[in-house]
Amino acid sequence: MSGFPSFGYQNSGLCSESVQLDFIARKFGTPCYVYSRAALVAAYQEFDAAFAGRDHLVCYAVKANSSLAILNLFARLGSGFDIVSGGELRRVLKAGGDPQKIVFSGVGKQPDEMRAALAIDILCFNVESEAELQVLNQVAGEMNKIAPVSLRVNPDVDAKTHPYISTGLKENKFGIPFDEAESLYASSRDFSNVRVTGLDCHIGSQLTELAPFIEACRKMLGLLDRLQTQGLQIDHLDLGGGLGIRYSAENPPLVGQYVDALRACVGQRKQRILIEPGRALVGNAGILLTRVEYLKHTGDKNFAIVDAAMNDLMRPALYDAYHEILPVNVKNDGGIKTYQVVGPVCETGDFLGHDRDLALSQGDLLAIMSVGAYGMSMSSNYNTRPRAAEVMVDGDQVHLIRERESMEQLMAGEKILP
Ligand SMILES: Cc1ncc(COP(=O)(O)O)c(C=O)c1O
Ligand SMILES: N[C@@H](CCCC[NH3+])C(=O)O
Repeated sequence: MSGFPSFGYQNSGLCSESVQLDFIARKFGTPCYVYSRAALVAAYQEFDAAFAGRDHLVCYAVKANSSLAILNLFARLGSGFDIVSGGELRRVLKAGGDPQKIVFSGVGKQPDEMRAALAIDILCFNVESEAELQVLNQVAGEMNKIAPVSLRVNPDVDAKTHPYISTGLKENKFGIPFDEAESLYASSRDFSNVRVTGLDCHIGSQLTELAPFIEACRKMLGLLDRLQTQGLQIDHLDLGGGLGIRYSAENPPLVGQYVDALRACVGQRKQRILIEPGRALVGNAGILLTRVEYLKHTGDKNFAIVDAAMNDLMRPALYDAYHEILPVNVKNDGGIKTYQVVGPVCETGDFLGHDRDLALSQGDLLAIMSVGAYGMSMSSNYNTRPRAAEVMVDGDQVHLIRERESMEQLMAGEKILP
């Protein structure tokens, strides 16, 4: 169970820390996201400790899971935050995040979002185009502010991950082309309301090898050295997020190996190192608890129709992503069949797992593993399905951190014409 810290069987019942998932399902209903506080804390502390003795800031990528309780937990541990919208900014502030530890990424920042971030003096804007730099300069000027800026450079490195989540190739929409970065840094001096403070890249997500990180880092350091020769003062180097996790058989680098490799690559340079991990902090700290509604046999297929669906967890439908599916209560009386585990949504692509060997009866509980990242944060109301409840386990305690959405909330704001 090493891929799932803080989830394991006790007396044939799957637990989060010391709480039986069966108990959580009875108390809070299904589908329900369950997070382990201990796993979240351990993951953050592993990153932080690996940087010991080196000026650094871990900026949690809020998009991975933006639940307030999780943001608050990381804020209390001293984390910074990588945000991509005014909405994420509001969440981080509400959760008690420190504005001076916020970096603002994203290709399409709007003037209102820039204003909100400038008003609270965030650490840095990761600017992704010349056009954005111009707008930021203008907005900051109107507010009599100087915007701290990093240019997000696209180093043209193959992250060797799913094409939908690869961001550091020159054909991707992200960042400033590597060979244009120097001249844009030089011309940033002509913008009176921005001040260059850093250099940034992010090459993709769910990377399972170190080599692309190192290749990107080396390219960024070459650029950093050239910029310094030209007299630009660069205070920090933001190397983005992207460290992968184990979903099944992957063997991603350990956090310590990843951080050591970055530290070795950056060497004695004085710049503060920033990183923006999302998945590696929360991915294996969460599971989705779901109940089997019906078993159905058609042709040569066995279907287990469960009460969670693609609207709750989009990753299988969107990327054909694999998530382990475990029985909450293990049965030893045989009856194992190969199931297609599917949701109730009216799409053939609404599946949570293909060809899973399980012994199932109607009403059984299943745990979909490794869904702490890009699970709840990518959920939707498709088929007018209320979003799942979320709970956090802390030792032998369970806390509801988000109520199941109500029908009233779901339709709030809608109008029927007279
Ligand atoms: C700019 C930026 N930073 C950080 C992340 C976090 O990535 P991950 O969850 O793979 O660590 C992402 C998402 O890929 C991103 O787009
Ligand atoms: N949503 C993706 C990750 C995207 C990262 C965003 N830059 C996933 O579920 O794997």
